[in-house]
Amino acid sequence: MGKFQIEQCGQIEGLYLIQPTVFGDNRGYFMETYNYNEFKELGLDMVFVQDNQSKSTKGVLRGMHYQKEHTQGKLVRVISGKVYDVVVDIRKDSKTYGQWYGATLSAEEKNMMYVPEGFAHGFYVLSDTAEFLYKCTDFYDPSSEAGIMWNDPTIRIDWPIPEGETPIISEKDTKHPNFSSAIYL
Ligand SMILES: Cc1cn([C@H]2C[C@H](O)[C@@H](COP(=O)(O)OP(=O)(O)O[C@H]3O[C@@H](C)C(=O)[C@@H](O)[C@H]3O)O2)c(=O)[nH]c1=O
Repeated sequence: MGKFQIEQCGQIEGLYLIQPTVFGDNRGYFMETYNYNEFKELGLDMVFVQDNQSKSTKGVLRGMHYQKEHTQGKLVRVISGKVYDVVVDIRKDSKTYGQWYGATLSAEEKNMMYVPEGFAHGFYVLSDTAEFLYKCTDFYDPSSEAGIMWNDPTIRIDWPIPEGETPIISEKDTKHPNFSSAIYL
């Protein structure tokens, strides 16, 4: 019995929710959050070369990001707070091309998502603050940074944004093209 339970997200091939085994005792808890061999056994044979961490306040939306070259697979999780994590399948030859998938990730649940290469990724912060941690299979490459608008009219992501509120986004994230003119992977 491995230390990670994985479940494919809907029909989307290669996209997984991962639940680590948590060992609790009178001191607190311990868990492995990544293990090369265990992941390989589960069919997730990848090498991570960069770890990222960000902190955001409630109502922040970061996304929908991808790199045109040096595409990144990402193992994402939340170490404080709660977010709604979203991906869009932009793999040209995928059966689920153009479809989005969302899941709530939280520090309390300790759940993670593995987002393979070929997806645009973003998240919306549900808690007062959220710290987001992720491992990437390729390096950050500013020259191939790309994105799709978070509220793209074709993809129609159902973000859990309260009625009448507008998410807090970076200037860069106001300027992404729509899905119809994005560069697909
Ligand atoms: C992503 C990234 C940014 N930076 C720098 C560039 C910039 O000055 C500052 C903030 O960058 P951004 O505004 O792009 O950060 P952010 O909007 O948090 O970008 C991230 O969003 C999530 C949803 C993802 O999926 C990530 O891959 C990444 O695109 O950090 C790096 O040095 N290395 C990196 O890997």
